[in-house]
Amino acid sequence: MSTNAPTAPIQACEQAIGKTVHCKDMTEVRQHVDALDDILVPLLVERGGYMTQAARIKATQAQVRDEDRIEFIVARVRERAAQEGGQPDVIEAIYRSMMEAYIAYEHKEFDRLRDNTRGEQNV
Ligand SMILES: O=C(O)C(=O)C[C@]1(C(=O)O)C=C[C@@H](O)C=C1
Repeated sequence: MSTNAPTAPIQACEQAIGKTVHCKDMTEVRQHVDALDDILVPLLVERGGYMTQAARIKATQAQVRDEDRIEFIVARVRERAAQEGGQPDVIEAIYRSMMEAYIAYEHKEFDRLRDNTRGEQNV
């Protein structure tokens, strides 16, 4: 390693909270929020695709909700939020709400994938 290599400050710069820019008005705030939503929504759609995969792989509707996995994810994303300089409680609330929506979707996908009467494409 070079003797001039920077060390500690890099970690702080890479935190997500450090990427938030100072805004002069609400128009600017909302432009940034819209731009981030354009990144978030495709990722959420992609995540939703794995609910379809899970619905195909799981054997029963009772397996759709998995409390141990939910608590594992919550603990993990709380830790990630803290690492990024965010608010673990906010991220936990978002994730719990999001996972409830995905669980409802996974239940629907479970039924859809086993309903051969509609002629829809399965996955
Ligand atoms: O990991 C699973 O078993 C999933 O079906 C995915 C997922 C999630 O949203 O991440 C959804 C439902 C389960 O309760 C747990 C987690």
